[in-house]
Amino acid sequence: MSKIRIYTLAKEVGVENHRMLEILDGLGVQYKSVSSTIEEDTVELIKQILAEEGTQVTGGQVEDVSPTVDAAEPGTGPTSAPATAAQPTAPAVTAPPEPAPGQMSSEGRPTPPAATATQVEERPAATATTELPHRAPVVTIMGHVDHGKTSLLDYIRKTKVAAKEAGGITQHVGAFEAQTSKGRIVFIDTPGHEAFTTIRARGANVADIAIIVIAADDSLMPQTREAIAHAQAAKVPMIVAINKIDLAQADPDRVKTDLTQLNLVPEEYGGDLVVVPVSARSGEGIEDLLEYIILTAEIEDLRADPKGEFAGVIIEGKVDKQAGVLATVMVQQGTLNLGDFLVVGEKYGKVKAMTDTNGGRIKSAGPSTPVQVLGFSEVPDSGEKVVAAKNEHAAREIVQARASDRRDVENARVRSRLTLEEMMGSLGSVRTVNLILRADTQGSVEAIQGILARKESDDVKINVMFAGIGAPSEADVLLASTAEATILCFSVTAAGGVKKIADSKGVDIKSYRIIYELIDEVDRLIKGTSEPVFEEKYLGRAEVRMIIKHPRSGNIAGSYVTDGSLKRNAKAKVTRGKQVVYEGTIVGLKRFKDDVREVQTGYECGINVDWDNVMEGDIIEASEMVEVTPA
Ligand SMILES: Nc1nc2c(ncn2[C@@H]2O[C@H](COP(=O)(O)OP(=O)(O)OP(=O)(O)O)[C@@H](O)[C@H]2O)c(=O)[nH]1
Repeated sequence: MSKIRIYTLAKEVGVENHRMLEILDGLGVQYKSVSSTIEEDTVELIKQILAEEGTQVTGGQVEDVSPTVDAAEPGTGPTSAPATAAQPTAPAVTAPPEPAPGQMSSEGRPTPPAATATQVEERPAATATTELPHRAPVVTIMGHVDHGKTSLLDYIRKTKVAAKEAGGITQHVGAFEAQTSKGRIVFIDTPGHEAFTTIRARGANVADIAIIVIAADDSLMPQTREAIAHAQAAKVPMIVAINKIDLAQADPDRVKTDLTQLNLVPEEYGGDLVVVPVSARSGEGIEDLLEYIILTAEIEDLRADPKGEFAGVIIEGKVDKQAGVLATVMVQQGTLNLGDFLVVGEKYGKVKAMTDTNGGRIKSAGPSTPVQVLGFSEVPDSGEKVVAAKNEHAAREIVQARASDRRDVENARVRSRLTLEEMMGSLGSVRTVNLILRADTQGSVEAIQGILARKESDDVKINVMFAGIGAPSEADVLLASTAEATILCFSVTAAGGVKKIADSKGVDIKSYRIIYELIDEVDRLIKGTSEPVFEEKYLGRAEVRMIIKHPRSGNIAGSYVTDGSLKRNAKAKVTRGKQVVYEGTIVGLKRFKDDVREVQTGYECGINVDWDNVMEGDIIEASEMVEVTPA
């Protein structure tokens, strides 16, 4: 025997890939992923270790995994790896990727107040993980518009979702479960990263694996980069699916090369990024993609306790004309049962009916199961966390406690932020610019904070009082009004109600879609003006000495510049005697037959002010608007 791939050996000896990696780590053997090859000597060592473990633990069997545990989630048990011969790239999937270049580090940026810092995503705490049963991976598909996210999901749904039960209603519920020969995979199918970010923005992290779809004929596009940034920020392993490989103009190699520029190196180039070429049209490569998902899940060692305390996340909520409020809940931990009381935010409800994503009625749902729940009184928002309560009384108590906590936090936030320095910053020698920052994604928040940090100087302190994801809230306005802060929004806008309150309190909410326009506003705030101030600056004047009729441009004033200079595009004021008879713009300026930009004192010129009534003897005065910098 010569070299062997790690996952092949794992399969041969019947242990999970992650266990194999543990052993290799213990031996100090270097590898990139489970598809890396290992030497024969190492193989012998591993077999010895496993044999010893076997005698100690299970009396001679080379197996360290309880089969009953894996039976709960077949897909995440010992798995056969994708057939190597058919693989253009080998499966990898290991540690969460490092941030790409360009993503801001946490150093050196203004620190948002602790109580109001941007939320940190979290999963329900799991206990004694290795004892717990495996759970199916939850996958989200992201990518640039038209690169084939929907088509890919449709193909998987069409081929991998069991036929719906008779009488079941198929409808879009934001998630579906695919059955593959290697196990169950749950796909979130709400549109792209919107769902992903809103869910993360609320502090929950529902996806275990992100598939980044990149069209082979288009390569990396802005939303691809965004999607990658989201996955990296969430520290979720990524698999790249190069789609549309059926097209003649498909160039998967270009995609791979482009990825390396983001520091994402495909396995075949020596990195550890899994890249799978697929076609959502022909289905080519999709089996491979699913196998890589299972393999990634296995390495991630996803587990949850079906008997533990229930925890879930809202994937989608809506009002159905007949049924009422319906919400898709992803069970993350524990088991959700018919009749359970659920608390979401400051609302609660009782599970009156539950259907699986196939429309079939169910009575209970374990970890990694998306279920549609009937029983909420109001539509919960996607990303909201769901907990269970023993009974209605307990549910109401949780809600009341949360409402009172929220009020305390809001009050504390306002009080604690109102230090003298923050309120009176401009009176000291160091001026403080108070800002509340709102943006669409964590990535944007961090990028803006990074730029703002570099704007600080000895004279000006930028105090980001709060930085958050999503539209500004009423509480932000309250904070801004008491601390005289400006609310700056990037790619989010305030709701009408919030705007009204801001107007009534004299708080400026400014929204931008381009980061640098937002930064320009900060520059203005640093200079001490909320709006750019322009001043009219006199340039010069000319005397009209004759009128030249021009077939296309109308009347041209043949003039003599008596003072200063005249410039094309400058403002023009025509006076006759003491009266201003016209105000407009110098649209044309000529010296003889040539168009010129400027004419100085003592020269003759032809002036076109785009007005035919100019007369001999008129005075044309030129001026321009210039931005003034406050002293
Ligand atoms: N030839 C070919 N066309 C594809 C493939 N996948 C998707 N398309 C086509 O590409 C177009 C866009 O596909 P969608 O699945 O709607 O792309 P999307 O990423 O979901 O787009 P948005 O939802 O608009 O963001 C459609 O016309 C699809 O038919 C593929 O593998 N091969």
